[in-house]
Formats: sequence, structure tokens, C-alpha cells
Amino acid sequence: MTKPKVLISDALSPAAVQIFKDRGIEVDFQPNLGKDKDKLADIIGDYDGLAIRSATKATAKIIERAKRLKVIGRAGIGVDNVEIPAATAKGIIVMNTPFGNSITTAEHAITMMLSLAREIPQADASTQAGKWEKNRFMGVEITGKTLGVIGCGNIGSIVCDRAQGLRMKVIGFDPFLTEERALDLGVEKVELDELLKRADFITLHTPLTDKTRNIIDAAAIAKMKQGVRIINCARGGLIDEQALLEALDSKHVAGAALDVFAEEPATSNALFGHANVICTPHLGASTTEAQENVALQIAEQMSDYLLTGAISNAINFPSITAEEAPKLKPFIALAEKLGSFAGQLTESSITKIQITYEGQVAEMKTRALTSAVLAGLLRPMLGEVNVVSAPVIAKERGMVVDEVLRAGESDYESLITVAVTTEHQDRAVSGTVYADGKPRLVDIKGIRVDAEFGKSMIYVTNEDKPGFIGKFASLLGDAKINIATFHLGRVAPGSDAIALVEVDGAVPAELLAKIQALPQVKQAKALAF
Ligand SMILES: NC(=O)c1ccc[n+]([C@@H]2O[C@H](COP(=O)([O-])OP(=O)(O)OC[C@H]3O[C@@H](n4cnc5c(N)ncnc54)[C@H](O)[C@@H]3O)[C@@H](O)[C@H]2O)c1
Ligand SMILES: O=C(O)[C@H](O)COP(=O)(O)O
Repeated sequence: MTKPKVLISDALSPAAVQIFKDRGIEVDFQPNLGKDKDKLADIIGDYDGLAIRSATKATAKIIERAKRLKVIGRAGIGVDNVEIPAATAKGIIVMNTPFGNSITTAEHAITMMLSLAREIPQADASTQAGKWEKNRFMGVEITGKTLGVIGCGNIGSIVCDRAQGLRMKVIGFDPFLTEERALDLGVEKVELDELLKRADFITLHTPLTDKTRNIIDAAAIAKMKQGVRIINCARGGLIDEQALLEALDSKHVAGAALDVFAEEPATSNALFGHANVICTPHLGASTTEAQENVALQIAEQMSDYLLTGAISNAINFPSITAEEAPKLKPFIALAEKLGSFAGQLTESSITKIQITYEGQVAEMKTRALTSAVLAGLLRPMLGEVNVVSAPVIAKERGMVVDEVLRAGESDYESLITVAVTTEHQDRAVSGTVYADGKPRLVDIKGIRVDAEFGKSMIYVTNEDKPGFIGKFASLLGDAKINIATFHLGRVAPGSDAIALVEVDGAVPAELLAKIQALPQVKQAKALAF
């Protein structure tokens, strides 16, 4: 067998090079190559593995040229620099190291908060310039102050712990934070508006998703206390930078500490030079310890995959063997989509997930399928959850996951049902795979349907009364949204009904609001698969 060949195109710790060599893998270490996308595109065709940090953008264009690439390994957490659908379409595994730099990044957020409270960078620059401006710098104490943590996952929860050590009162907003987990963390669980209203300091620790983009915008800032200080060591797009600038100018926001920016590398930014802004160039994960951790871990994971086929911490595929793969593949897609369907409809903490496998699918590797359901379910909230970490995350968050296996009890050869219990409601959705290998939705909340999962869909629950379909279709027509497929179902004439409509293109928020306002409509949601 020829030796697999790996390219390291970012500044990983050299520890990774040694691991690859020790495992018998040829390795090419070009720490600055990631910044030169043309050169990367020219040479990527020679490699089986690509190891990166955040500087390399593994775009669809690069992936297209990666003729023999089998694995992209991210030595770190965020994989927003990898076009996952493009990699998945080519069968390239994308893996990360979800925990290796969490402590270091949490420490950076705390450092930024303290620097902000005492204006350390500004005072340092002034002192070293020989100004001795003792009266210019008047800090604030953090003891007894309220810290609002938005996103209490791996990093956020470490920040909560450290802040309590600094005698702060910690309040947290995270839709996936259960009361039990909040109690364990010693955090008061609050809604976002309350956090914005009460916090003296606000720190962000969510992934960048459609739901979190610009979570701190002008409207959110308007709800904050006068003199609030904001820290962002997560992702740039979480803050509307223009709105922040205006709030800093008006002194509504007393200071901001930013490690990440809407556009990176951030060599110019409207916030640069503001007296109350302190910045670092995406240094959250930059400690010797964290870089050793993530480099060693990614090199081991990539070597395992290239040499033995074992998969761990994959974002886009569960751990399965080569023999199992072809049979499982369509059911994995079904499981992820059913989970995603349920996840996109869920707005409060999930307490229980029951997955029932009936017929032939009950004899397959249901653990992998359950992981795929959980990854699909959690991803709309958590962004970078993968099939390996999804069960751990679900457990950590106090979600009970039940698998039920039944041999040949349904009308279908194979049927998967995902039932989700939240603090407020129960919801079940079932699907199957037909002979064409495509996943289908066959039951939603006990209502029979037969629908494929479209890229962009509108899901409506309504009262089965005359007039709804006409009004609904005209709203779409007025918005110039083309209907691709239309599926209706109901419990009984005149009772609860659903409409599941595939449309061409994204669903604008204004259109959704108009659908929601129709008299027969109980709920309208835009879904993406
Ligand atoms: N600055 C850096 O160098 C650096 C280093 C590592 C990670 N990061 C970034 O930090 C962020 C957090 O990483 P992590 O490892 O803690 O991730 P995580 O997945 O463990 O935690 C993210 C948390 O955000 C929560 N969340 C999702 N949507 C939310 C919403 N709308 N409102 C509030 N909470 C929401 C999730 O429930 C989850 O608990 C990520 O964006 C990651 O890419 C940055
Ligand atoms: O997501 C991450 O792990 C961080 O953003 C760190 O990115 P870096 O490896 O480029 O420092």
C-alpha cells in the first residue's frame, strides 16, 4: 500500500508532524500555505488528508480540486471555514477537536473581561508613551457584578465557572441549557431579554448559525444597561459591528473586547482605534497547551482514519465500517433529516428523545442512526455538533435518549420515528426509505403525509377550514416564491391539519409572518435541509 500523504496548510504545532511520521504517513508542513488559495488549489490534488486551523478556507472550489482527499482535519473547534456540504458530497470526512482548546478560549474571554474593566491595553500604551495618565484611567470592579453568558456550552460553561471564582453573579442564556445543568453550573438560567437587561458584562459563546448571526444588534443593545461591557471570543458575525460602534460612540456601551470579527483577517475595521475597544487577532485558542492538544488529537484522528478507516469526531458522518456503509447510508440520511426536522421546530429545552426503529432498520447499527438523529436534532442550535459528540452533548444537557426496536410492526419495510419531549410539548415525526433510496416523511404528529425533504420548506399547522390554501398560495405568489411540491394532511375533516410545502429559494421572514397571521394558521416555520 502506498503511504497516505497529508498536507498541513496552517500553523499547527509541529507535534502533529511527528505523529503523522510516527504513524507512517508522509507529511508536508506548509504553515502559511492556507492564506494562498490559488497555490492550495494547485497542489491539493496530491493529498489524502488536509490538516488546518482557521486560516485555510476549504471552499467548494478547493474541494473540487481535491481529487484524492479523504479527510479534512480541523485542529480546533470551528469548521465554518470548511464547506461541509461540498466535502460531504465528495465523501470527504471533516473532523475537528471539539474540546481541545475550550479552557484556553474561556481563559481568553476572562482575560478580555478584566482588561476591559481596567482598560489595561490603553493604560499600557499611555504609560509606555511616557504620559503617566493616572487620572485618565478609572476602572470598574468586577466582584459582585453580573456576567451574562450567551451560550453555555463547552467554553461558556468554563467561563461561568471561572467568573464565579471571581465572585461575579452569573446569569446564562442558552436554549439548550436545562434547569438541572444550570444548577450544576451555579448559573441562573434566564431568557435573552432578561440577560440583556441585567448584565454588567456580556460574553458570547455560541456558534455562528442563522439563529445567532447578529444576536447582538441595535435592538439587543437598546435593551442593555447603560455602561454595559461586551466580550466576544466566539465568532465575528454574532455582533452587528456598526450597531456596536454607534452604541460605543453614544456611551451606551462602555467598552467592547473583541477577539473575532465579521471579516477575518481583520486588517481594517470600523471599530479599530475606538478608545473603548480592545482587540486581539483571533487569539482565543493560541496557547502552547491548547495548540499541542488540538494538533496531537487531530493528527491521531486523521491517521486512524487514513490507516484503519476508524472515524472519530466527524462532523459529517457517523462511525461505521466499510461493510456497513452502503446499507446504512440512506437510513443515516433519513435519521439526520428526521432529527433536523424535529430540531428546527423545537424552541425550548429538550428533556427526552425516543427513537423507534421498526422492521428491517431495527436490525441495523441503530447506535449510528441514533447519533445521526441527535446530530440532526442538535445542529440547528449548536451548529458544529457532530455525530460522535451529539450523544455526549445530549447526555450532558440532561436529555434522556431512548431507543426502541420493533421487528416488522409497521406498514413499512423500515420505519424510524423520532419523538421529542420538551418542557412544553411532545412532537413525533416518522420517515422511511423507499426503493429509490430517498428518505421520506410519512407521519407528522400522527398525521399521515408522504413527502421528500426539500432544500427549503414551509411547515404550517392549521385548522382544517375552507379558505386556507387559497390565501396561503396567493401570499407565496405575491412574494414571487415558487412552489415545488405541496403536501397536506389532517387528523379528520375540520380538525388539525398540516401543510408541508417545498419552495424554490429561501423563505423571507416577512412572508412567514404573513402566513402566521392567516386566521386558520396555528404555526408557520421555514425549514432547511
Ligand atoms: N476565539 C477563538 O479562538 C475560539 C476558540 C474556540 C472556539 N471558538 C468559538 O467559540 C464558540 C463556542 O464554542 P464551544 O466549543 O463552547 O461550542 P459548544 O457547541 O460547546 O457551545 C455552544 C453553545 O451555544 C448554545 N447556543 C446555540 N444557539 C444559541 C442561541 N441562539 N443563543 C444562546 N446560546 C445558543 C448551544 O446550545 C451551546 O450550548 C464557537 O463559535 C467556536 O467556534 C472560538
Ligand atoms: O474554532 C476554533 O477552534 C478557534 O476559532 C481557533 O481558531 P484557530 O485555530 O485559527 O486559532
